[in-house]
Amino acid sequence: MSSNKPTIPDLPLQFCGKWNQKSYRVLRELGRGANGAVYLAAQGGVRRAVKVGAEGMDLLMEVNVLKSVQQGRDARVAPLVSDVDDLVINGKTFTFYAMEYLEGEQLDRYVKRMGTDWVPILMIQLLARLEILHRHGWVFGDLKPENVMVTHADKQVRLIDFGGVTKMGNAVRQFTEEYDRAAWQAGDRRADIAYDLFSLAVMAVRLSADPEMWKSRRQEPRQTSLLCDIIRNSDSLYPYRVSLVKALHGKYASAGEMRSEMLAIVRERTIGHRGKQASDSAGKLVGGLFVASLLLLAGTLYYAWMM
Ligand SMILES: Nc1ncnc2c1ncn2[C@@H]1O[C@H](COP(=O)(O)OP(=O)(O)OP(=O)(O)O)[C@@H](O)[C@H]1O
Repeated sequence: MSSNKPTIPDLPLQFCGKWNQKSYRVLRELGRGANGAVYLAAQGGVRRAVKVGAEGMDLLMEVNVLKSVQQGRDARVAPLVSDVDDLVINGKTFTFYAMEYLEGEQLDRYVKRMGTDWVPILMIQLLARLEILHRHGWVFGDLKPENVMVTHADKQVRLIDFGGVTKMGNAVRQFTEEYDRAAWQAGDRRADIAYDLFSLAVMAVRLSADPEMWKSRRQEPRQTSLLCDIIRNSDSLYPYRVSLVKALHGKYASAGEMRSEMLAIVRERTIGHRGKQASDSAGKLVGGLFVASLLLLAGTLYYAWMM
């Protein structure tokens, strides 16, 4: 949701932070939104994503959240912050922060390329990230595919754009109607764990549904029965229907609980699939997806067990 915040001018090709004196060479703009503009820049030979904010306080709140979840095992939740400073453009001071540049793909593009069978696995990874954020007392708020990246190197999901992160119990600061519990008439906009899990379930549906069908059904009133209908008719979501419907109805007390239930289904299906393959003498069913999903699952399980 946009508001009347001051616009951010383009960054100069080269700039230096006012207080920390780190100098940046701007390579290109990555994106622009309600809270600021994000640029790809080089600093000391390392590529960084630099976010410049229209409102210094909003940006500092984002930094605060990012820093609180970047210690030890929690480091994979979000990009690591490397600098927080001010810069002057045309005599006006703007706050910025530099963070790790994540080489990867937006979640929806990744699913489009790899196929919808990956959606449940990616949701399980995302639940691990949300669980950490929730443990720190924050709700992500504006959960949508555009705010999730899948990194090329380790195929792990990471949250980006912490502009909507809200302290538990407050009104959600930023949301997108398509994933918003209140817009679906399924609850209010108070930041609680169930708010994020609701958005995650809508996201799973949105990513798995045929884009044309999703577009056409968007004209219908937003009711969870529509989402349940799509889940029942989706091959990739059907096995996870109980978890997804529970999330849509706010039945989970934690992201960890939902993740455990979904993981149990993946495990069951993986073992079932292996059994089927063993009995298949030609072994022709050994597909790239199965092998690759095991590798990805291994990463997920490793992360799940390490926490
Ligand atoms: N750490 C990062 N690494 C790589 N790309 C990033 C990173 N952070 C942001 N981006 C890219 O920049 C785009 C814009 O980022 P982001 O959504 O955080 O900013 P914004 O749109 O200005 O935020 P907001 O919607 O809160 O105003 C993202 O869609 C993503 O493609």
